[in-house]
Amino acid sequence: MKQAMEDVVNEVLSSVVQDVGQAVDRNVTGAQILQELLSAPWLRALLKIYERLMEFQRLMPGPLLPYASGLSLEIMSQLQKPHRPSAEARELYNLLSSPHIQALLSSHDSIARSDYGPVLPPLPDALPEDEEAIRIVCLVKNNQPLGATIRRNEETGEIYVARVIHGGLADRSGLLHPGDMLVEVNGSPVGGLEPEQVIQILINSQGTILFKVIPNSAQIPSSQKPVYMRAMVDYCPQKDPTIPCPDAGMAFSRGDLLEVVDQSDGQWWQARKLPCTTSCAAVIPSASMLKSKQREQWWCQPLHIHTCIRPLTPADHDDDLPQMQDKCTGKDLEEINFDQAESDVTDGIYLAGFRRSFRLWRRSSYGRRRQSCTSCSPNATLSSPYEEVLLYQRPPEENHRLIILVGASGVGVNELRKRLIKLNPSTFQGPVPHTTRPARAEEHTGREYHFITKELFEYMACNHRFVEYGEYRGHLYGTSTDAIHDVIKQGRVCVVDVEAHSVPALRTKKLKPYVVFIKAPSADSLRQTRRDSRVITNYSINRAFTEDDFTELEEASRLIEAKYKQFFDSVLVNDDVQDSCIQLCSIIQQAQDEPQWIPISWSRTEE
Ligand SMILES: Nc1ncnc2c1ncn2[C@@H]1O[C@H](COP(=O)(O)OP(=O)(O)OP(=O)(O)O)[C@@H](O)[C@H]1O
Repeated sequence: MKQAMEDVVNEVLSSVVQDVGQAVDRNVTGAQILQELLSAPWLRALLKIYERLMEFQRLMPGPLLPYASGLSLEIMSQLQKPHRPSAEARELYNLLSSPHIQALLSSHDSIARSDYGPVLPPLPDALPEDEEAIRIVCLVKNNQPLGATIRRNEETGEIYVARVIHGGLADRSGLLHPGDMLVEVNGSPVGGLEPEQVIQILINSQGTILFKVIPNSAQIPSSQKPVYMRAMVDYCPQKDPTIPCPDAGMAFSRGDLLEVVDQSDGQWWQARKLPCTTSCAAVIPSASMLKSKQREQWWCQPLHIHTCIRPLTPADHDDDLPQMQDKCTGKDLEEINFDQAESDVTDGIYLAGFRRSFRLWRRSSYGRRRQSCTSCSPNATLSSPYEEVLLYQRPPEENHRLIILVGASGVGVNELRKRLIKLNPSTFQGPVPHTTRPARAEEHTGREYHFITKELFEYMACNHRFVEYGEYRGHLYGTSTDAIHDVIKQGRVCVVDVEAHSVPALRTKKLKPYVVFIKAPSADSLRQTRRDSRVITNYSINRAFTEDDFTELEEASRLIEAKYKQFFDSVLVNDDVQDSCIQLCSIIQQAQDEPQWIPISWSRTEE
């Protein structure tokens, strides 16, 4: 019968498909779609399921009687009646009286009567209106922490759930909420105990933990959307005496990306570190909480005088960063024409920004002493501890993002930048620097440098038109933001090489910079890879790297990374120069064409 019914449906379907096929031949509009639909294997599978369901509905087995256990009792009493029961009767009696058969028959009767719910005693009539409901919560402890913190009301001694950690055991149970009052844990009353004593009870509990709680009636359901933040400071819960529960806290360091899942508490947020391996969040201080900690720390520190208002002494800005010293040993030296790049032109395009004096001023302390004061202001240390970010993909019609290369002196920033531009001069370009040095016969303004007067240079410096500037051998040199914009406006990718402390000044909505940190490889690898390399010195000569250079380079690289890593979007270890160049190309391509995290303020309409 079932087979016959299925055949009928299939037959009807086949004939419909046939008819539709004819309609397709006659080019009837929509017939093609209908034919594809009706011939789809899933439709036939669906019909089969339908047939099976119909069959089941028809044969639905019902109970023969709803009182099998009563019947068995009756049989057992009959079996006991004869004085000498037969062996079969005794066997049947033993079978029916066994606990398993009794339980089976009892279950049968419950199912037969569809009697599934527990029978609860009726509520007493005179129940007071304000009676607090007690909730019994049973959690099975595994290796994970419970995922909730508690606090004590100092006046009443009552213990409350302070917070429930997102994704933790308590949160996933959906049964414990902030503000719930704990009455008992595993049968022990907890009112009046210290939180540490309650925690001890929890630690000592094995397997199942039974909580008796009075639910928080004022609980507001939270449906917060996660917010993404970049940490701009380091934080360690174990070193924070104010955190309510250090074990529930999360350590993070500058540059870490945090998914903040709960900001309902003004002091303590909940977050996950990205990329995250666990669904469970942890507690971190809120922005305002961290700010007040920063303020406290700042007041406790010895007074920092602004570099910009200090008289002309060596800058303290990066005093802790070793500089590649001018060590002219007399051996292995190479004479170079002063202020000459190794090769200025490639494919008819001039490589600006590689001249020796321009590069050397940045090594001199005088150059660094004249930095703009933005990076040494106290506000820089007290700036926001978190930076809200979002995933941004550059629309193809928008300007390219500025690419900033940062690295310790001698690590190879210029080498990589030069190789990159030579590789594709129509795509990559550096900004043309400004100088007060007089132009030489073969030089053109706007090509090697923008040659300008000292007055104009100083006017531009006062108006914050330079990203970096300084003096070398009596002449001023600098990179202006206008020169960067000029490259970008031409539709090219502008690649600049600046000192790490200049990065914050370039972080604007207009430039949307992507910062690549060129990191020194290990001293061993430096020894291997820099065997034939030359360092430019303050003299008009190049010399081979020394052992001290490698040590200093490694140390300077480590310090720059530790101090500025919150600004780095990518880190590239400059080991083999060719590999590094390929990696840099792909990093830049991803920066321009793939989604990247940027500060949310760069995406807003107002600057
Ligand atoms: N991966 C590498 N392998 C071998 N040599 C390298 C590598 N990277 C750079 N060099 C060489 O090291 C020397 C210093 O590199 P570069 O001039 O690029 O330094 P820099 O980081 O720009 O520092 P500065 O700005 O102080 O000049 C150059 O001779 C360069 O060719």
